[in-house]
Amino acid sequence: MWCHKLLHLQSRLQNLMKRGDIGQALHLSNFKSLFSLSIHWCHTASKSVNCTWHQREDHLELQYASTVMRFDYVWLRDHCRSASCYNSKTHQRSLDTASVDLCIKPKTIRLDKTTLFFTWPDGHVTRYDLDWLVKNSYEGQKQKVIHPRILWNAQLYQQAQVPSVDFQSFLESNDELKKFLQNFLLYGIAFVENVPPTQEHTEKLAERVSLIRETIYGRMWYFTSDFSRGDTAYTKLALDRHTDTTYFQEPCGIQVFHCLKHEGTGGRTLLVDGFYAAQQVLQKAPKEFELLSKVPLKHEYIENVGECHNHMIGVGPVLNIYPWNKELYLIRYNNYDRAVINTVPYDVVHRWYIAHRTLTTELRKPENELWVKLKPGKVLFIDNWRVLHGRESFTGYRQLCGCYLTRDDVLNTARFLGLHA
Ligand SMILES: C[N+](C)(C)CCCC[C@H](N)C(=O)O
Ligand SMILES: O=C(O)CCC(=O)C(=O)O
Ligand SMILES: [Fe+2]
Repeated sequence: MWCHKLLHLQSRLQNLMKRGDIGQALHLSNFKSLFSLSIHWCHTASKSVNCTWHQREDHLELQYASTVMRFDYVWLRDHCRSASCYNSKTHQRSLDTASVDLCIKPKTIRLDKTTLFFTWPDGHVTRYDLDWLVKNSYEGQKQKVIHPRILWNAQLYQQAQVPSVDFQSFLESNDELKKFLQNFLLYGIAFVENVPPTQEHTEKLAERVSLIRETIYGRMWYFTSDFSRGDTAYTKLALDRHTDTTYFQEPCGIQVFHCLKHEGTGGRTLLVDGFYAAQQVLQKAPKEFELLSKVPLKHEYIENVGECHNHMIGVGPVLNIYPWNKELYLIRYNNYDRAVINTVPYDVVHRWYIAHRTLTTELRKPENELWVKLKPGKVLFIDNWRVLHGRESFTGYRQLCGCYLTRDDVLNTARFLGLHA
C-alpha cells in the first residue's frame, strides 16, 4: 500500500515537473523524501558516507555523491568482479551472462563503509565500491565528456599559440610525444618541425604515434599532380574543404601530410574545425543538427585508371554522435565523393539539403578557415574525423607524402602515456 502511494506521488511529481510547476514539484519532492526516508529507503550506518538505496521491483535505485542512479539487477549480477566471474589478470569476464536468470533479484543488500554487498538467491556474493558504481553508471556517463576538445576558428587557434614539436625530441622523449598528442586531441591538428624531408623520416615519425593504416592508396603514399590515380587530389586543381575516405565504412582516423617539394605558386592547405561548425549548427538549428546525425548517406570511390580498379562504398550520417550524451565524434563531409542519396524519402531529402546548407555555410565562413603553407620539414597531423582539409590550386612541381593512421592506435598510445583519450 505504501509503495502504491509512493508511485502515485512520483508520477504526480513527474507531471508537475513536465508542466514546469517547479514550486509544487519541489514541495512534493520534499514530502516524498521525508516520507520515503522513514519507510522505504535504506540508509548507511556510517555518518561519513551519504548513501541511500531502494530495492524497486525491477531495478535498484541508489543515491550517492549527489547522483541518483538506477541499476538493472541483471546488470549488477553481470558486472560482478569476484574471482569466479571476472579474471582481473586479463580484465575479461568469465561469467557466462546467458546463465543469469533474467528475473534475478538480490536476496539481501548491505553496505560496509563504501562497499555494497549483494547476496544473490544462489548465495553468490557480489561487491561493488560506491565510487566504481558512480563511475560506471549510465547516469555518471551521461554527464561525462568522452573526448575533451577545444573547438576553434582561425582566431581562436592562432591565439592559442599551440607549439610545434621538434622531430628529434618527438622521437626521443615520451614527454614531448605526450605534449604533441595532448594538443592533437584537443585541437584535432598538430605539427612536427625539423623533419628531414623524406618519405622514410615521415614514416618513422608516423610509427612513433600509431600503426599506419594501409589503404588502396598504399601504406605510405607519395603523390604529385600526375593523375596517376583517378582522383582530383592527383591534379593541380583546388580542393574545397572535405574529410577523406568518407567512402570507407570506417573513415581513416588520422591523416599525415608532409610536403617534400614545391617549386611554384599557390597550394596552401586549408583547415576547418568541423566540430566548431557543427556546434554552431546545434546552437542555431538543433533540428537540423539532429537530421544530419540521423540521415544515413553513402559515399563512393570509383576508380578505373591504369591498373587501379576500385569501388568503395561507405555508409553513415554526416554527423555521428554518441547516443547517450549526444557528443559528436565523427564528421563525414565530402561533397565530391557523396553518392546518390536513396536511403530516405523525398521530403526528408529536402530537409536534409536545408540542414546540409546550414552546415556548409558555417564551414565556409572565412573566420573559420585556417590557411597554412606546408613546407618541407613541417609535418601536419589532421584528425580526419573532425578537421576538414582542402587546398588551393597551384602551379609547378609539388610532391606530397604521408599516410593514414588507425585511430584506435593513436588513442591507445595517448592512453599509454596517461592521457584521457
Ligand atoms: C591522400 N591521398 C592522396 C592518398 C588520397 C586522396 C583521397 C581522395 C579522396 N577523394 C578522398 O577524399 O578520400
Ligand atoms: O594536395 C593537398 O594538399 C591535399 C589533397 C587532399 O585533399 C588529399 O590528398 O587528401
Ligand atoms: Fe583530402
